[in-house]
Amino acid sequence: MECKILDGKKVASEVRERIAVMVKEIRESGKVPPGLAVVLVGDNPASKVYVGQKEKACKEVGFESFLYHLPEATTQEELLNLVGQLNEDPNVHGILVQLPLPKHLNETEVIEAIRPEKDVDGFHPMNLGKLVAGLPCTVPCTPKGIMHLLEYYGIEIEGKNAVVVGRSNIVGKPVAHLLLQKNATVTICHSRTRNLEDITKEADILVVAAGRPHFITQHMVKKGAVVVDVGINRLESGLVGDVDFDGVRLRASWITPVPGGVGPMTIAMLLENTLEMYERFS
Ligand SMILES: Nc1nc2c(c(=O)[nH]1)N[C@@H](CN(C=O)c1ccc(C(=O)N[C@@H](CCC(=O)O)C(=O)O)cc1)CN2
Repeated sequence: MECKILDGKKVASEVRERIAVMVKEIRESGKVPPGLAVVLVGDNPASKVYVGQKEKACKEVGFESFLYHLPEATTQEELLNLVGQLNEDPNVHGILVQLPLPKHLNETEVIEAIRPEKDVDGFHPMNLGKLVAGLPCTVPCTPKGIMHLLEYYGIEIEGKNAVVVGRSNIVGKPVAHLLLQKNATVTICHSRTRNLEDITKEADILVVAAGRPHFITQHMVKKGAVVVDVGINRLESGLVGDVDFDGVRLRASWITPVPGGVGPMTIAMLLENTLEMYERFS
């Protein structure tokens, strides 16, 4: 059986085109366009790449984008003051603080300071709580992008064994709940999981967000599985995922590439969330 590609680049570009059309209509009607504020603290090279991608994507679809690049030595108080200002700014419909923050800053406190109606990442406990409860909320971009990709390619979820490797608040936990809402039987694995391979081999849908290059190899995957690789690891040889793509594609029925899989969907869902918040709350 030939393994097919879940092409995030293609699907993301379709989402972006659709959003651009909607923003054009908003602008033509004379209304204030959707605005996204992105806060970057310090000079983490990967974060700079992602923030650059976000700015470019905003421009392409016609959003206003407000970039705040603060020095590494920014204090908690300074950062909270900025978030407070953005909360009050009527031209800002979504606020995003790029993660990870430098070690001296308290990430949880910063996320909690963002008004839930502007929490475009869906990381505020109010939004995460609503997600778990199955209530309308802002869904974190990467998990939302994964679900969008599965739906786009007609992957059946109901009744399937879904295994999520990784338990972060950004990806692992939310995607597990979204899969559960679609009636999958969900297992979350993490760094203390024993006999990981025995569990991953039972997965019809395997989502990997482990943060370890080529962590999932061919013998850990069930024949015919759908494999979603959330990892982005920068090695000297280039960008690789958490899944050994060349080996795993010999067993899987569908697989996301890295780059060009989940990453572009994250940016597309950020645009979608910004537009949704603009429509719901402005
Ligand atoms: N506030 C947030 N911080 C972080 C998030 C997030 O959703 N919100 N997620 C990740 C990083 N991230 C977005 O910020 C992100 C990661 C990867 C990509 C992407 O398009 N990757 C490309 C490769 C790009 C490259 O590195 O050269 C791909 O996979 O094709 C976009 C966004 C952590 N922080």
